[in-house]
Amino acid sequence: MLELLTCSEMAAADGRTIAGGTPGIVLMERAGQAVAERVLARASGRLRVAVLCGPGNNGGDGYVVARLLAKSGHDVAVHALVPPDRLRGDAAEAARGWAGAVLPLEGWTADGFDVVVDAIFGAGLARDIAAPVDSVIAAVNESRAHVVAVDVPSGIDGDTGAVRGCAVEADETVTFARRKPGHLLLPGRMHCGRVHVADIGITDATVADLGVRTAANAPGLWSDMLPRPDAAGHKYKRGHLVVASGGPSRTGAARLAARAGLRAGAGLVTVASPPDAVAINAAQLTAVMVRPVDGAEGLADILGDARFNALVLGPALGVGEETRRMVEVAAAAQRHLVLDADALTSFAGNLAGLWQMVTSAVPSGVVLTPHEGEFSRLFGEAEGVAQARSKLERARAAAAASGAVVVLKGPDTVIAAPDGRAAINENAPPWLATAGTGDVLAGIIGGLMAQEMPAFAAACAGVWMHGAAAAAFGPGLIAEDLPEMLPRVWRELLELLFSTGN
Ligand SMILES: NC(=O)C1=CN([C@@H]2O[C@H](COP(=O)(O)OP(=O)(O)OC[C@H]3O[C@@H](n4cnc5c(N)ncnc54)[C@H](O)[C@@H]3O)[C@@H](O)[C@H]2O)[C@H](O)CC1
Ligand SMILES: [K+]
Repeated sequence: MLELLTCSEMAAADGRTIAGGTPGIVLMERAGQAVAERVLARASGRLRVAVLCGPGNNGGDGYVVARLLAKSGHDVAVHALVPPDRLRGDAAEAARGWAGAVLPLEGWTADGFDVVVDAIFGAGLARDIAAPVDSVIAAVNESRAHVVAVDVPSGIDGDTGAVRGCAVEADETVTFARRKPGHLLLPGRMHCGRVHVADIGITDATVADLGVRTAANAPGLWSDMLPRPDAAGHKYKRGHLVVASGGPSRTGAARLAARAGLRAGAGLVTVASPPDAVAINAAQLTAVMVRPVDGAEGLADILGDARFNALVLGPALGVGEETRRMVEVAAAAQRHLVLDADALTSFAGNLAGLWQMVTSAVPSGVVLTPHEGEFSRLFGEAEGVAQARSKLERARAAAAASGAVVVLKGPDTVIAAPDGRAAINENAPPWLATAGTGDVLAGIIGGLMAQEMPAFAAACAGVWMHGAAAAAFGPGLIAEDLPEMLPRVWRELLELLFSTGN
């Protein structure tokens, strides 16, 4: 159930189900039933319900809801953007099932309604909301009624999560078969309230046949690829992560990443430190080792030892030629590579140069972990990125353009692989946005890759563990708290693994 369906994929799933013998009106009936059940679940006593219907099938769902709630004895008013005789197909049939009056949507006010069912626009939203719908949406949002959105809150683009002019702020959203990217991407996620996914008869096989490449990021997506602590295993079997440190005044970032890598399960972790920062690093590290490594030259020397199988380059490393050369050395050595912060900015405007590195490293896997600013500096001109309609598509285009796994960070981090797979993360609490947490994420991903977890899976798992660690700690979190929460996240994951037996 982790797959996410775009509006067009949903329509295709609809079409195949209908072609398979389930009439569209049955799908609409089931959709309306699912929404009505949500309203009834919270009903105590007779409710005054306003059902706001649009001109398409979203509105059609609304007419089914109105009929079912009226049949259950509630006081239902239907307000429609177009008169029922302007409806077509299944929506027209659903409207015929509504015996009550149909009042105009224009001029609707929320006075006295307990519940508003938003059935104005769903997957067919095609342009910005205009009058008179905009003032109706304002009235819904100002009301004290409990708002239940059908499929997608009206005004939210189901594929991108964008607000098209204005949008309903729902308390609950009932969608069908699978969630859409717009239910997870911001700001759409903030408009949905609690999202319920109703089964309306679209089978898993139908969804699988669509070849869907987008998913919600959750353990079910990658838990079978998580490194397992095995009794016979010894630390050398769990890889050796190298994290390059910045100079004497900028060593903390590397230590955050290094500690995170160790807590993520890497057998050994070494901070490759400029000679003049070794003392500082050594004074602050215990289980993490420190080695004097002088720039790209020094890195090439230590990478002669194949046991160093994964690297994190970038946190406070410094922007410029030396960092670019360190990336080049690590890529040529074909080690698992996480490029963050300064390693990304060092390639700003030189995507071709980065592509060179990545393709020479690609068998071992490269993960880039930009935040929005680093992303636009690196990928602003990349093919397909400027035209992308959503954060999901921007990350996908960047992964294709760079040949690397791209983690486009934010409250709705998107992880995209060069082969088109993508996942949207939704467990990051707002307090995760604090200095140094990006260094920790790079370390977690590096630590998982040191244990030979494939790049895309390691990036998804790392992002999820990072959010879970922050959620477990709570507000007031600072970056150094994060690695210390990972053992608890591991316990949670291992319990999940053993409970689901995979
Ligand atoms: N399997 C399923 O998911 C099912 C989904 N159902 C519902 O069908 C809608 C999609 O219906 P559709 O007719 O394609 O589009 P909408 O009802 O969302 O839009 C109606 C119509 O509105 C016009 N329009 C678009 N944008 C605007 C605008 N800004 N202002 C004015 N008018 C606009 C445009 O012509 C659209 O066609 C889906 O969300 C589900 O709720 C099925 O009922 C059950 C199965
Ligand atoms: K809606």
